[in-house]
Amino acid sequence: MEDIGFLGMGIMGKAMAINLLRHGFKVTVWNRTLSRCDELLDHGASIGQTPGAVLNKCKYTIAMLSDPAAALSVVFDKDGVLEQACTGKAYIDMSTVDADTSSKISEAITLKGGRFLEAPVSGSKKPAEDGQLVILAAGEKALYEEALPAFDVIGKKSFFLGQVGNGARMKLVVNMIMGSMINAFSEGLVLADKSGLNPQTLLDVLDLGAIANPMFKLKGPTMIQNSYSPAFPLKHQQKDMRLALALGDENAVSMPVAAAANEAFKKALSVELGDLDFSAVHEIVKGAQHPL
Ligand SMILES: NC(=O)C1=CN([C@@H]2O[C@H](COP(=O)(O)OP(=O)(O)OC[C@H]3O[C@@H](n4cnc5c(N)ncnc54)[C@H](OP(=O)(O)O)[C@@H]3O)[C@@H](O)[C@H]2O)C=CC1
Ligand SMILES: O=CCCC(=O)O
Repeated sequence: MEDIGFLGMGIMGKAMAINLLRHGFKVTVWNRTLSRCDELLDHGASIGQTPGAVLNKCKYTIAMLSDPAAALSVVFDKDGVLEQACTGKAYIDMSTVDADTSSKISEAITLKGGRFLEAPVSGSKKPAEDGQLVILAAGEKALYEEALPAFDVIGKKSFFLGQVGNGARMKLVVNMIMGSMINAFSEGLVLADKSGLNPQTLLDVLDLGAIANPMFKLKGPTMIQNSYSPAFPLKHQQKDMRLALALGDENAVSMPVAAAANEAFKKALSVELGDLDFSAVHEIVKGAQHPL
């Protein structure tokens, strides 16, 4: 698996593609805004002009795209992946989407003789840069095994979860928990502050106890400083809450905590905080009325 196509040079895709290049893979990249590929040239990448052209060139193509609409568009639109899907071509979608989207893509590609794996990831910008993601794969088992040399570069651990849809579902459950946690954390920071406590001391106390976790440790100091440089854009976290709540509807699971968290993310989107880090939901919890 030396020659890999990579579609989507956003925060995650760029870091993952650079990592593959650093480890000796030959990578052909494409991005909707093609100029964003230029930086990858310095790392030794080639550029493909369309998703179809990348698939045509490479036996294995990975995608890391924003949402279900983007994932579907890259496959089904003109000059897209599906036009070149055929026997011997493998497509690995690592975007966070819902199970229905993933299944639609899988069915279309396999109907043309192509191979498909979904492989969304846990972990954000820094783990992507450091090759420390957690990969949640599902679909063709043999393709998963062939992809392991690349997954071992991109991530610290890979799971194979069975049939297409299970990777998407696992990822949405994880991000639903994360979205609820960041809201509870934000409320705690506000409560500490308003009740006369030092929020930094709260961070120190949390870090020593049973609910210590990397997310509080990473996001706490920047939230206290109202600083939200995007690692995981808030608009994607809201997309994941929306998709997780739909999964809850499908399975008759009541999720009032996640629903309340989703409302805060929706409010954040409505005041144009969507391109900031998802921890910017703190501005909503604090009752801020205006964008930063
Ligand atoms: N950031 C994070 O911490 C993590 C993100 N994820 C998931 O990974 C995926 C990518 O996230 P991230 O890199 O942060 O997102 P970004 O917003 O940084 O990048 C999104 C990418 O999708 C492309 N895109 C958007 N719409 C379309 C479209 N209609 N057609 C083709 N391409 C499109 C963008 O292209 P263009 O440059 O032209 O806009 C860009 O390459 C998302 O599904 C996200 O939920 C998963 C784990 C962590
Ligand atoms: O989907 C984004 C996940 C971000 C993270 O796991 O830190």
